[in-house]
Amino acid sequence: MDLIKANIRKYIYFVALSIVTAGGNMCIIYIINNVLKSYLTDAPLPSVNYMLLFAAALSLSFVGRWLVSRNIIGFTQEVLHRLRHDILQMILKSAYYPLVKNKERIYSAMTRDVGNIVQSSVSFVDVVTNFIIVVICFVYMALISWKLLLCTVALLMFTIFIYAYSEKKGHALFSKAMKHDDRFGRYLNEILDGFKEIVIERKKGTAIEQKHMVGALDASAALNKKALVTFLNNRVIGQMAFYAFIGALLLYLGKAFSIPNDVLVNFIFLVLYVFGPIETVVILIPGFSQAKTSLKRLASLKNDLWETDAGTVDTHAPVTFEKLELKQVFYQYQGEHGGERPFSVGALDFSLEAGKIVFICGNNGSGKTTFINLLVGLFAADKGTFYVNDVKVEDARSYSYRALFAPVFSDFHLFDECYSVENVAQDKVDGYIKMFELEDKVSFDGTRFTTIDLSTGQRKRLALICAMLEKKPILILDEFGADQDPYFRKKFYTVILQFLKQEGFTIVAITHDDHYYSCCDYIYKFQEGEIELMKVYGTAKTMA
Ligand SMILES: Nc1ncnc2c1ncn2[C@@H]1O[C@H](COP(=O)(O)OP(=O)(O)OP(=O)(O)O)[C@@H](O)[C@H]1O
Repeated sequence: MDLIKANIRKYIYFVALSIVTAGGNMCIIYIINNVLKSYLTDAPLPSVNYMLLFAAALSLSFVGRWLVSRNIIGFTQEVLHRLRHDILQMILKSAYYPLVKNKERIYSAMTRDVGNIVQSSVSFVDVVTNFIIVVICFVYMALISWKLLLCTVALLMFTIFIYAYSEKKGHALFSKAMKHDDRFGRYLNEILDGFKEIVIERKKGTAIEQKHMVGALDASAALNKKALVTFLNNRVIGQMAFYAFIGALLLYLGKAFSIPNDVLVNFIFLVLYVFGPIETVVILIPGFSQAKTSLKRLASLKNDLWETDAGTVDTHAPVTFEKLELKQVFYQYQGEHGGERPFSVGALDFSLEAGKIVFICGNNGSGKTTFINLLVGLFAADKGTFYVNDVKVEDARSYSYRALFAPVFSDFHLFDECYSVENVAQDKVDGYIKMFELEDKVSFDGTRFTTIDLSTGQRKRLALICAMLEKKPILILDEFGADQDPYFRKKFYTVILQFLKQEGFTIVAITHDDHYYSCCDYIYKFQEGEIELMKVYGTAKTMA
């Protein structure tokens, strides 16, 4: 409905053009009928230049149809563009967790739902155009013989009833098939994501195929077949009913109502003509319910993506960073996992002073990454308070809070361009590249690195360079050393971290490298979601 409201002027224009087209069509029918009547009654043709009239009506119909079609093509592309752009905006402004949770819904929104909506906006104009033609035809038919028109309307009611009944059945089957298609899509993604492993051991692919995909494909094909047969039956029944009606007109109704032959021929000609537009209207109308479902799905997706991040986007990043404190912060994952209570961290207290290097260690699964996600504002804390420079943070997922951090996650993504980096001094980047020992591999051309086709460890080094170039006060490093060779790992802990500190960065790094624990100021340990200060090293110790 929003789509119709927002484009009401365009729809009115399309409808006006449709009336012109329908008018042209009706003129053609009127001329043919008049000429037919003259032939059938041996009456002389009225003294009108029918060739000229016919050409004019044809031109009117052609120009109207051409304009409607051309405008609809433009309009649908506009709608498609706008819907995709809106979804993209939704994604870009979404909070992290809802986005991760709704990834599959986003894919189907971008493809299936957008497609349904665009299709039905075309159908809307088609339905209106054809409906106008049907109404004008009916008026014309009433003028020829209202009795025969009543018979036609009765037949129409009957066929619409059959159509409506089985369309509902057909669409229910289509919806069921869609669920199996979704299941197929999910496992197709699994195959594409894990293709390296599958190439090594093809049995894995075959097992996924046999266990999940063949069944989904079979079920989807069977349901689609059933639905399509239902629709086909509908059309055949509708066509048969109309042909039967024409037979009845010719053989019975004409005589029963004492309709003259020429009137009967004119009427039959109109019935034959109006059948197409009626079929179009009846076939297209059910598509609106699909579009309505898609619109509802988009609205609910929008709601879910905006749910936790609404109104938190601002542009005022703190100018200086002195201190960050978390007090009694608690977070618990949603939903049960294998019947277990969901994992939680906290309630924890943590403080971070500017210019310090803080390590976080702990066993696998103890909560380090969860804590980092909380710290940088990706996860919303259930309880607790954040303070920056002793000022309470109203929303730890606000842009200004998140702008404190430049992270290199353990599952980092290296963009092909340093997008949020501005005014970079070339010699500074060259220096960084040299320090990270990548000078033989890449160079920086002002906005992007010449290549990102590097080894995992090298890509991670580039990701850290990008993070440094962002000039955010706090660098977050999740197991940076894990992908580095022993030589560079040593350099990272003993040289690069100290360099970063001198450059003014504050560093929070998750690490398992116990050899290098002493390269930090503070080391915290995680254990089953609880954090404790393990040791104070270096400058922090001397100050303490
Ligand atoms: N999306 C999730 N939903 C529910 N529970 C989760 C989710 N992700 C992680 N967990 C739970 O949180 C616990 C802590 O995970 P986290 O990634 O924080 O551990 P970690 O200390 O960083 O481990 P590692 O050293 O292996 O990276 C895990 O044991 C897991 O049970």
